[in-house]
Amino acid sequence: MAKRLHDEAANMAEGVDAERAAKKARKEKKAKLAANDIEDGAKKSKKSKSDDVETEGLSKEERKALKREQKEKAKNETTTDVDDDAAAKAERKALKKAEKAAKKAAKASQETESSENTSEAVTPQQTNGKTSEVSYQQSAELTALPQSEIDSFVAKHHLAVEDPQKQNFRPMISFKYLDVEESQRVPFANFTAPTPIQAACWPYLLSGRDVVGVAETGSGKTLGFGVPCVRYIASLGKKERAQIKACIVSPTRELALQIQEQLEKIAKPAGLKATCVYGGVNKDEQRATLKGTSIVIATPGRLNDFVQEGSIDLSNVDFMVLDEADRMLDKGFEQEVRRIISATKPTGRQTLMFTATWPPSVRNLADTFMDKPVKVMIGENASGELRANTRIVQEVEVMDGREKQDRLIQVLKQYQSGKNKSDRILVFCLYKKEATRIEEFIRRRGFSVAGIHGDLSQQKRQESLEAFKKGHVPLLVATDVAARGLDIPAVKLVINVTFPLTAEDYVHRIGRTGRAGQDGKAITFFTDQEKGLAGALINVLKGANQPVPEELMKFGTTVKKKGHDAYGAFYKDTTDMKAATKITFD
Ligand SMILES: Nc1ncnc2c1ncn2[C@@H]1O[C@H](COP(=O)(O)OP(=O)(O)OP(=O)(O)O)[C@@H](O)[C@H]1O
Repeated sequence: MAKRLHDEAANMAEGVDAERAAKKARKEKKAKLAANDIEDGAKKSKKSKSDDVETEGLSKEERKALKREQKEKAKNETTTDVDDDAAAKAERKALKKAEKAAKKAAKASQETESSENTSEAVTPQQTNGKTSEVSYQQSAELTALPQSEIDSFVAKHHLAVEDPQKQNFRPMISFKYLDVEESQRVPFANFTAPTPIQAACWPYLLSGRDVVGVAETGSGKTLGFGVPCVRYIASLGKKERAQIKACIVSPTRELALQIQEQLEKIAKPAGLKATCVYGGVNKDEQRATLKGTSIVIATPGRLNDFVQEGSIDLSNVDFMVLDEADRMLDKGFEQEVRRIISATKPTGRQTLMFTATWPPSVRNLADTFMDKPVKVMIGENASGELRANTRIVQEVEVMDGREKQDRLIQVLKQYQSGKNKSDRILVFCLYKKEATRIEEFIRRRGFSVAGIHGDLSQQKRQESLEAFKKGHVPLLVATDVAARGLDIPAVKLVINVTFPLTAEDYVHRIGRTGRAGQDGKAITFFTDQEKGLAGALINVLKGANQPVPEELMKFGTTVKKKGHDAYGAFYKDTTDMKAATKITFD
């Protein structure tokens, strides 16, 4: 304890010293800049005197007085500018110094405290034994904000944090509280503030904690895990950075490529290589891209192939992300994911799971891969009820299956006419053959259309997606390979020709519109073939304040919850659950 007090006193003294030094520097800089600018100002005043003021005919005394007056004026003008500029600069410098001192002080006190087993703040080294020098210290400026400001952010965005360690970090409500290299801020240039999920997760992720992050579709989850990932690896030594330190797993190839594209924007300037590994393309070529990579983004099958043949070594991975986590833990992927995770470090690994839908059936399984995870939920569903993005207008049309095609053409004509001719529309089908048929049908009716599904070659899939993204083809017919994660900002409308197999997939499909704070629309054809899912759909509609058609209610309101072999299933009726309020996306 005595040591702790001594250290605290020393650290405080260090803080005071830093402030003094900053003050001195501020004074000196101000004086220097002022002097320079006075000189410039005097020169300017001389010039302006000869240019603007007529001095002929004045007495010697009058000329002297004028000269004095002008010199004084010039001095005042220039010092005001310099004062502002220099003061701002010096203030920034002092703030940085004070923050540095505070950080140092906190780190020292943390070390002392942890040796006494009373630590409150946790660093990655302490939680996970990771080798990074990075630790998270809430910025002094963020700490100084009034509690009311934090409370109103939490209330406005319906932010719920469940932390067994009760670290109580404040959400990073502005980018200025994020301590990363300037080069890692590139993607923020067009954003005003971190999204709620970013604001809430970053402090925990930067401090090395395992996190489950649940937030609506299109709410910036990729950078939510991407920024801490890159910041962590960038902090490592050269030798370590040449190993695979981070592994991000995604359910589809296109999503894996998209994540790579997003991460490269921050990884490349930090000198880090992010490589994408996915099926359907030549293995040799892909293998060749792995050299020197520190971040692997992958689909599970190809990743396991490479791990098994020894081309990829995951034993150094200490940053493991499951994007679309509920899908990755679903029966289809569970075994593959188990193999991947068991090839990473058994201890000292930071595990992250991000998704927009978090069904109870996967929650227990998720916990088995994580160590005291912090659960961050954004939206008015702290319990993790299935919720759609509330900015999407959802319309459900109950019909006979034979009416679908005609109705589809009507809708397309309505939404792709006049000034909306090139609006992008995504049409979802359930089966690959159905997607092929619908694509051909639409084309025959004169629309420009592309397709994406599992029967097409990877090259064709990528071509279709690119053409749609760039707007060369305004219509894309897809199966659920395009349901999750794909970020195509200009999708105006999603049409579900056939309802998906689960209500979660429905939420993800319609989430391809209304992204990053935009509005969106979804039209869903519903037939009695899918009546088993009516209850779940009704809940999603109600939860997002959307109208529920009478004909849909007729199918009944029983909800069959998804089950998991090991973790069970249960049934529940639709509730008159509280409708969601709109989440603001600054
Ligand atoms: N702070 C921010 N402010 C504004 N836009 C942002 C911000 N962060 C990310 N975005 C943008 O929001 C869009 C959606 O982000 P992202 O694809 O990460 O969403 P997501 O939450 O992963 O969605 P999904 O659940 O569908 O996978 C992207 O275009 C991204 O560039």
